[in-house]
Amino acid sequence: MPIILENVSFSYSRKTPLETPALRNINLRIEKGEFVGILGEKGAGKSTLAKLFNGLLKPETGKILVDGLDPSSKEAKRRIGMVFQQAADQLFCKTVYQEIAFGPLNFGCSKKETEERVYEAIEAVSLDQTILTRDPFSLSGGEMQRVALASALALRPDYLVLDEPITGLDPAGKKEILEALKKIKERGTAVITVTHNLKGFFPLLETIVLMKEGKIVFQGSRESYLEKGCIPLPPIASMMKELRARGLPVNPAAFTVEDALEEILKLKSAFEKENNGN
Ligand SMILES: Nc1ncnc2c1ncn2[C@@H]1O[C@H](COP(=O)(O)OP(=O)(O)OP(=O)(O)O)[C@@H](O)[C@H]1O
Repeated sequence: MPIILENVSFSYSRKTPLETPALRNINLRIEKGEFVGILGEKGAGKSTLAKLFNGLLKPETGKILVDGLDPSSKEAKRRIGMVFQQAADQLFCKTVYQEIAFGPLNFGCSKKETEERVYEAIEAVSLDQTILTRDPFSLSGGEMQRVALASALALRPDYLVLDEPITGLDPAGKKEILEALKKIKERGTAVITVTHNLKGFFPLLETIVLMKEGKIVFQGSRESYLEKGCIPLPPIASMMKELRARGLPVNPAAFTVEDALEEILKLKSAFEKENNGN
């Protein structure tokens, strides 16, 4: 079953002079196993939407169901793992083992079952077992983020909701997280991520939700996002769009370096043929 949002609206500081509408009339359906990117400018409502998925915020109007359950129920919270941008804020135990074991123990798993889940989770994010005895605060940014991911995975969630999971990491840290997420999605967990980093995430996204001023202005496949010329675009797709605008017949749906190279080489060979013919 999916996550369903029907006519959801949300305002901060409701019924006060500081009332700020953040989401207006959101309708959205996220299927199990999807890789979804929530895109949009600053203040568009992306983080607010992410916080509604697991009951951190409650809709002012409308309805949210997680596999048919209220998002603030205990079972829905188990099904939706959340990881925020600042992983350090989510970590609070003395060792990485305790950190990852916290969720399963809290949900009533036995010591043996918890241990199995801890090992399964660190394997899913490609961390070595030697990390388990370390203090989480002695880790690099990328390692901390993977421990936060592993902690969420130890509950064997069906959906993983991430808010800017690679912002602030160095290139190696970004690569580690992106690889871990690819593996997690391949195992059948839906990954729903708020991101500005299209260079890193775009190749992984299957579905895109584009937000503007608290509303969803596009939702659909990556291909239709590119066809419709939505913005923001990843750098390569931006370049292809610019080349087309200048009259070069390149494919606007190309967004990887390899595809762009192929398109440009095609142009080169067509140009050479034309020149040889003259
Ligand atoms: N705690 C809060 N109290 C009051 N207003 C808030 C709060 N958090 C967000 N807002 C406002 O709600 C609106 C949506 O914010 P939100 O953080 O969801 O946007 P966003 O798309 O995630 O932006 P960013 O990319 O900057 O994180 C904005 O107008 C923002 O100023």
